[in-house]
Formats: sequence, structure tokens, C-alpha cells
Amino acid sequence: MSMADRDGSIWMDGKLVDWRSANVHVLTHSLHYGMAVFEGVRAYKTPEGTAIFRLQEHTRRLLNSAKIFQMKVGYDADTLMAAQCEVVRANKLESCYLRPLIWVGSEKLGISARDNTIHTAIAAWSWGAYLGEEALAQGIRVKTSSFTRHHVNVSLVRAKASGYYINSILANQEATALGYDEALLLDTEGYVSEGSGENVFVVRDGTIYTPDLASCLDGITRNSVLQIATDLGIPVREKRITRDEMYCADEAFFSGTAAEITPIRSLDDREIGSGARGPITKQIQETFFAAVAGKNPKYRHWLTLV
Ligand SMILES: CCC[C@H](NCc1c(COP(=O)(O)O)cnc(C)c1O)C(=O)O
Repeated sequence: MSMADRDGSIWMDGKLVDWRSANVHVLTHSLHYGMAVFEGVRAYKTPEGTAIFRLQEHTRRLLNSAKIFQMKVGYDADTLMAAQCEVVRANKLESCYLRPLIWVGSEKLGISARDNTIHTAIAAWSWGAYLGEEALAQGIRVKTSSFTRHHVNVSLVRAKASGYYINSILANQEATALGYDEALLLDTEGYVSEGSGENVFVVRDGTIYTPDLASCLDGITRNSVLQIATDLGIPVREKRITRDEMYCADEAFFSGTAAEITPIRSLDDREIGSGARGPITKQIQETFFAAVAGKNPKYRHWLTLV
């Protein structure tokens, strides 16, 4: 079933509209040139009711993405946060994935159509484990991509921009066509950057390492993992990581809103550690899932009840 053929409502330019009529014209600027910004956000069922995970951080990143591209958004953070809560309630979703999107309208199709209307929409739907339920326990097989992640002056990597996902699609399509579950992209100098839709971590001798933010998205789950690891007394370090350091790591995992915490079993057919989910990965994963489910009071501030 196409994403368009669902029932429910979508928040669009300030009001809830019927899901199937939330449409844009084929001559919409963003459809042709890819300048649109979006977020991936999750809401989870908690003992207090449904709560959106790190809503403020996601909304701030969405507005920063628009700012980087000089897109004048017609709504402030408070309005967008309230709208995200409203969409979850209106669709009666207990746990779900939200997709806020800000795009350039159809008035003109010149390359930099400054006067085009900037539109905003927020949809929400049920979406389970992005890489598969069993992947969360068993881990996945990853392939280093033949595609390179963005150069910081080719793509402004602090923005989560739609057009950047051509790079992600090419990488993911190549890896899955070869029978792997996900791609790992290297940066322009050949160091590990991130997955096609995830940040990456490796564990070696009890320390967690992750690439710095030079070429990868400033992930909110990545930030949560760093906080959780620190709280668990696990040393964390940002450093340049080479693909063969990953081959020789004890553990590795992806983090992301859709992917949550997904162990990496192997990279380029080199088994990582024992090939099973490692103890530190398991500890991070369990603490993360307890946090999003509202079962760990230490992280209650990360939750916004809808
Ligand atoms: C289809 C996936 C889109 C989106 N990917 C999120 C994502 C991340 C992780 O960032 P965060 O932890 O803030 O989610 C890292 N890196 C990239 C390229 C991403 O697309 C997601 O919702 O996970």
C-alpha cells in the first residue's frame, strides 16, 4: 500500500487536512531540485501515555536546517512542537514515527526561487524497527559503500536536507542489491562517516568511539548514546575511525531515530567481535529503550507527552 493511500490526517501549513488530500503540484520547486528539510522523530508508549522523544532537539534541528538554506518558515518552534503532538493525537497513535517536512512551493522554477512559498507539513504513522525486529537483537551485515559521504563544503551537513538523501539512496541500494542490510559511507578522506540513515559507533577494549561531526549528521540518538554511555560510566571518545579499525573492533552499532540502536554483526564480511550483539551494545540498547519507554526517570526530560 502506498504511503498516500492511508487514512488519517496530516498537519499542513497550519491545519489538519485529510491524509489523502495532503498533496502538492508536480511543479513544486523541491520536487525538482531537492531543497527541502525534514526530520525523523519517534513517539513511544509510556506509563504516562504517548510521548515524543527529544521533541525540542528535533524541532530545533528542523528550524536550523531551514535557516541554513535561508528558507523562511512561517511557524516557530512552539507551534511546530504543538503541531507534532496534535498529529499524534489526531491519528490516535500510541507509538509512531513522525515526519515533519518543510519545502519550497511551485510559484517559480528558477534555480533560486526566493519568492516561492515555504510550506510545512507533519505526518505520523506506525513504523516498527527500521532495519527489522530481529536486527535489533541479531545485528546486521553492513557493506562499505563505493559512494563517499558529503564534503562539508559540497553539502552543509548540519542540515538534514532531502536532496542529500540521493547519496544515501545510492549507498543503501548498492549494499542491499549485494545482499547486505545497510551501507557504511566513508568521508572524502576515507575515514568512516556514517550509515545511509544512521550514525555509527564502535567499541574497543571497553571504550565507545564515534566519528566527530565533520561529515555526518549531528544525530539526536547519537547524542543520547553519548549521554547514556557517560551515565553508565563507559568511556566515550570522538575520533577518526578507519574501516579496518571497525573490522577489528569488539562491537559496533548504528544509532538513529528510525534504526534506534542496531548492532552491526559484520562489515565487508569481516565479523565484528563474536558477530553477536556485544555486551556494551546490549547495555546501551536496553538503557535507550527504557528511556524512550519512560521507564528510566533519569531521562524523563527527553520525553514530551502528547
Ligand atoms: C530513513 C531514516 C531517516 C532518519 N535518519 C536519521 C539519520 C541519522 C541519525 O540521526 P537521528 O539520531 O537524529 O535520527 C544519522 N545520519 C543520517 C544520514 C540520518 O539520515 C531517521 O528518522 O532515522
